[in-house]
Amino acid sequence: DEVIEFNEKMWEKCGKELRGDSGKDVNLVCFRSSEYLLIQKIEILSLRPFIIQYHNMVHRRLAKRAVLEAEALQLEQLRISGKTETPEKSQVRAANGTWLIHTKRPNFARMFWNLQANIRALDLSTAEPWQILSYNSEGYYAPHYDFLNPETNKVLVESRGNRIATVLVILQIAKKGGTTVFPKININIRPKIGDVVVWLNTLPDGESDSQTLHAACPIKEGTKIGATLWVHAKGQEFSMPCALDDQTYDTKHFFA
Ligand SMILES: O=C(O)CCC(=O)C(=O)O
Ligand SMILES: [Fe+2]
Repeated sequence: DEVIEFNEKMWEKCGKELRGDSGKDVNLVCFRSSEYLLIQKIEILSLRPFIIQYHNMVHRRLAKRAVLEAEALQLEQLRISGKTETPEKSQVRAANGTWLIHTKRPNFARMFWNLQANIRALDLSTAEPWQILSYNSEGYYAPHYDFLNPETNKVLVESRGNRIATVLVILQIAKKGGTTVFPKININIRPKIGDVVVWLNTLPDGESDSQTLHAACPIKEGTKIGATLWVHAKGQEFSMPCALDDQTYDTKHFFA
């Protein structure tokens, strides 16, 4: 959750629609889920780092119910920085948020189990609690990496491994702004309600992937609400083995 290299230039890509590899050398992939007989549209946005967007994975109605549940929780103002004095100028994050145990509330629990049933590549029980974030007008999440610094998070990283993957569920979208941008690899995603974006933060050797720098772009109008699961490395060895080249993961279980 480290923030680095913050500069205004990084926001320049927020206004654009940038789609990474998708539409170039990688095509949209569709498959029919055998469990629910739903057409699931899956979009690979980047191969290295691996970024995948599951369209409409969470039913709209469930997303709306989860929003109500989130609003009933006390969302404290999250400004984890301490780097600047005024909230307006926080270099890190101007959003309200809270942690929530995976299955503590019925709709978040339902969402958790749906995600687990659909994303076989990850054992979501290894994730930290839900991190619910609500961004009002002018809110944002400055460019950062999700992987932890092993020096400052020794106990967590040694026992559970680093944050190998991020699972971001979009529960509500801003009217304007609020895209998720990866400035180093020219990807700017404007997901819809119920979309789930997943990416891998670390390389197979456990090293952090510096290309995964990302941010929530400033909200121009409306409120964006997302819920994140930061999935830890220990427990993913069999569902997501390293590929034979040892440089990438075998990601087939993200599709079936
Ligand atoms: O809300 C977003 O678009 C990004 C959230 C994020 O970076 C995170 O939860 O780690
Ligand atoms: Fe993040």
